[in-house]
Amino acid sequence: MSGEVRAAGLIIFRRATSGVEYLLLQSSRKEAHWTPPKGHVDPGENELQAAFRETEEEAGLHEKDIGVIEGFESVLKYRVNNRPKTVVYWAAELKNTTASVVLSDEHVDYRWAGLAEACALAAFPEMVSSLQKCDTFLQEYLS
Ligand SMILES: Nc1ncnc2c1ncn2[C@@H]1O[C@H](COP(=O)(O)OP(=O)(O)OP(=O)(O)OP(=O)(O)OC[C@H]2O[C@@H](n3cnc4c(N)ncnc43)[C@H](O)[C@@H]2O)[C@@H](O)[C@H]1O
Repeated sequence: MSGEVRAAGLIIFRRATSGVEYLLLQSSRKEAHWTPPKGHVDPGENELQAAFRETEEEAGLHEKDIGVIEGFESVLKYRVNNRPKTVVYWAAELKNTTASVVLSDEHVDYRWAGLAEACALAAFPEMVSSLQKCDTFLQEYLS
């Protein structure tokens, strides 16, 4: 049996007047699904390094523009091409509010979305659950 695929990403949020907004990217693949920035862990790097690298590659946001929030981590498990895939997400705040999202050719669109819209876009139950848990955590953290 093939091994597990490891990936990592950041649930990036910003504070808006209407509340917390989450960054979601729409894949340029045929199914055009929406996820936070994330991607495969390369040989020699750890999950957090992969999450920062993928965020810069996919959204143009550098590590210095964002701050990982201690205390929140969410692990998703699903199957892709019949191989188990694990994606670990951390929550990270956009600190540099002048930084712009710049997409690579892996994505066709992005959205800063409140929780309800983010969950509707994310669609996959585990991703929805991660966003909801993150939002609950941030309500306490930001109060
Ligand atoms: N848009 C693009 N066009 C062309 N090449 C691209 C590409 N994006 C990445 N690549 C290439 O693919 C390789 C890996 O890219 P990476 O960028 O390193 O990895 P990834 O985001 O984890 O890839 P992917 O988009 O396939 O993952 P996801 O799990 O969301 O999706 C994999 C499958 O799982 C499904 N899925 C996603 N989230 C799920 C969930 N929570 N539950 C169940 N299924 C889910 C998706 O619908 C999809 O069918 C690289 O070679 C890269 O160049």
